[in-house]
Amino acid sequence: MKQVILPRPFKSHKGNFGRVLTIGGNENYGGAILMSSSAAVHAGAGLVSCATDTKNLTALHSIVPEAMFINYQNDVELVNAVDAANVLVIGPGLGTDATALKILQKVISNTNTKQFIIVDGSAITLAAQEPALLEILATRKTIYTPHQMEWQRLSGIEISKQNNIKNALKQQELEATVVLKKYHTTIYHTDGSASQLEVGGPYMSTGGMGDTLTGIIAAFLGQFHFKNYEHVVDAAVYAHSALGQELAASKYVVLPTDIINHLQHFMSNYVQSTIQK
Ligand SMILES: NC(=O)C1=CN([C@@H]2O[C@H](COP(=O)(O)OP(=O)(O)OC[C@H]3O[C@@H](n4cnc5c(N)ncnc54)[C@H](OP(=O)(O)O)[C@@H]3O)[C@@H](O)[C@H]2O)[C@@H](O)CC1
Ligand SMILES: Nc1ncnc2c1ncn2[C@@H]1O[C@H](COP(=O)(O)OP(=O)(O)O)[C@@H](O)[C@H]1O
Ligand SMILES: [Mg+2]
Repeated sequence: MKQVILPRPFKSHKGNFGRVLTIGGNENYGGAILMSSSAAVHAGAGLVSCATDTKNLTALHSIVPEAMFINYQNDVELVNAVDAANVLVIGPGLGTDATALKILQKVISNTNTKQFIIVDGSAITLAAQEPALLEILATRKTIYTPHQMEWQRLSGIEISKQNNIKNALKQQELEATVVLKKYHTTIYHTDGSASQLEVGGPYMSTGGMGDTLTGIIAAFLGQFHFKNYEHVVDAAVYAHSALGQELAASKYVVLPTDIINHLQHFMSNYVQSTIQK
């Protein structure tokens, strides 16, 4: 992470730090996409747009006024927003009904190979049943972020049988990065290597914690440009849990919004401590 979170160049503007589009949040799960969008803003994404249900418009503008709103049921608005983005997050709170599937298909079929696509939550559950979508995603810079049940749906490997060898085999078939979230999350990279997280703990087991992670990954990919983008994914996953662990020193549970509210300080401290060394 030390090598990834860098001081910002003076000659820069918001367009240099990522155009992130978050897609999800149905009538019932608006919070999920709001947390993803807010995490992206607080982790430094230059521009964030949120494609969601119209019911979430007021909440979005009051909780994260930095983000722009897109009506995800308006095909023209949605496709234009996908076109303009360089990092996409799809899935937090999207739901798994026919509307959600239609939005997922519309988004994935309009992506290009330059974009990063973070596929989470409901989008993983839906894509697991749609070979045509998995095929497109295999040609993109895709990062799946499943919890163990979502990974069971996507990989066909039962939770009790999930291990590094089986997981890596399936991940290689998907031709994508897989962040398998659990106590000590494992990240399977496209080159066949894997990294194991050694920070974070059960004080992070609150609904919305994974939704928040998607926004951090998106912001990191949008602003930190490395040849091997999977180092950036590793750093984002590490930052999320390292910050959780730091906050847990004085909190019994760490909420997704606690993580969001401390991201700016955490990243600043990291840059300061790296510069001083
Ligand atoms: N505020 C909001 O708007 C929020 C909205 N959200 C949105 O909701 C949508 C559905 O996502 P989801 O994760 O809640 O449901 P689903 O995919 O059915 O998985 C749950 C099932 O899997 C099982 N399970 C086994 N192992 C597991 C593990 N390691 N981690 C987790 N679960 C595990 C688990 O077993 P059990 O709990 O019964 O033991 C249960 O049977 C998605 O779009 C998400 O973004 C949420 O983020 C919450 C905040
Ligand atoms: N016991 C735990 N130890 C470490 N991290 C945890 C633990 N429980 C949950 N987390 C973290 O919280 C997040 C949960 O993700 P997810 O289940 O997708 O949440 P949600 O969909 O509710 O946002 C993951 O980043 C996971 O690593
Ligand atoms: Mg989740």
